[in-house]
Amino acid sequence: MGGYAKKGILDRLAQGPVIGDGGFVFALEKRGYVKAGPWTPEVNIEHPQAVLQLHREFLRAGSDVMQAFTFYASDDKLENRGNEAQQKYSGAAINKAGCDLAKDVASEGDALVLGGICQTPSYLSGLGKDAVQNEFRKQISVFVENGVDFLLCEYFEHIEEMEWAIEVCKETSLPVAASMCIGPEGDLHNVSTGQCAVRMAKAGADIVGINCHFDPDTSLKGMALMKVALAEAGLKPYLMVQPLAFHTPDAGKQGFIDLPEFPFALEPRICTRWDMHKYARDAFNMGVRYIGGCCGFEPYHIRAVAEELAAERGKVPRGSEKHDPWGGGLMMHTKPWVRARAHRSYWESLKPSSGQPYSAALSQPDGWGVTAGNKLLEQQKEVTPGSGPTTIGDCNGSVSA
Ligand SMILES: N[C@@H](CCSCCCCC(=O)O)C(=O)O
Ligand SMILES: [Zn+2]
Repeated sequence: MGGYAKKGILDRLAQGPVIGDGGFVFALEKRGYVKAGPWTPEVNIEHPQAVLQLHREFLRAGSDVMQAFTFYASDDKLENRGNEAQQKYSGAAINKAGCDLAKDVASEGDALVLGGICQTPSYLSGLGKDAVQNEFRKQISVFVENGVDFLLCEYFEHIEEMEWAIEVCKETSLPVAASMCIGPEGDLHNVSTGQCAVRMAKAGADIVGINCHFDPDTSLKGMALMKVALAEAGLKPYLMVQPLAFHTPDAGKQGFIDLPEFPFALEPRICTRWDMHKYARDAFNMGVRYIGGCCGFEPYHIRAVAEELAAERGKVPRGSEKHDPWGGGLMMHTKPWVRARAHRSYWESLKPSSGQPYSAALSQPDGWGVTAGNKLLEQQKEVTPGSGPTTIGDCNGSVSA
């Protein structure tokens, strides 16, 4: 529309809650378009319709932000441990395609477009600040060329690398959001959760918080620590949180990737839409104003966040056309006992069973305790020796670290 100026992220946060989108790598992996392991977004080029559809589902569910699918799209990651995406398509093309797809769908609603960067193999390999910032700069330049509305540094587990990322983002004039994949125990170099928030804000981030690795409850415990530390430091960035949609009370410091169920047997841990009502309300009451999701978050989870905050936002998402509040649509069911469940008190008080009689309630996380600088994490182009099975029939492959 001529002369129509989309309201920017900071103006929107000043007026009330902004709803993020959900977990692209997990959702597209389940749909057969992203490979677990590398988790890289070459699908933007290989199957753009799949990415468009997922963006559209999140827009319909109430997302105010279309995050370009650029996660793990740094050149070094796209050629790490046998990945051919860099050589086949190039990081620049994958990032640009991600921006184009996000912009296409954002224009179908009043959504903003976000360009995101994340942790790099170069950092884990100890290549140093210049090499790491060079990887970030290549992605950020594509985002600026393609007119994204703001930038996100997400999924960092070392505050040092996060600060380097924010520094590169601040070379632009765009608002910067920053979220660490940490819980209440702090980052992997033992910097406290609160101090990570202070350092993100001092590095220049306008919005700071937590994403991934932990469930809503644990993530909000981390956010509470961030809020206190920021207040003590006299800093007032906006707060953001985008947790997992998996229950992880048994996760250690590294979060869900240390759980034995990661990544292919997390289904019993999936949060219900009703869990997301509680999450959204708790986050809003804590003063968090950017409320979204990460791995495991499907559009119906985001719709629940949007429905819980409908009064604050003055609207319900279009996806609520097919979802009366709190299950009210069940009044149209043929069976009376199902109709009897068409109300809030039933779903809010239900403690759903897992249906897995031989499953433990909790697992014992792996605890390899390795992080940046350890040889096991170093980047390499070659496929990891002793790799797993390469065909369905060959399932006896033994994998070395
Ligand atoms: N914005 C991203 C966040 C992905 S967080 C990825 C967690 C798994 C990473 C790994 O196992 O290396 C997304 O929407 O998928
Ligand atoms: Zn995630």
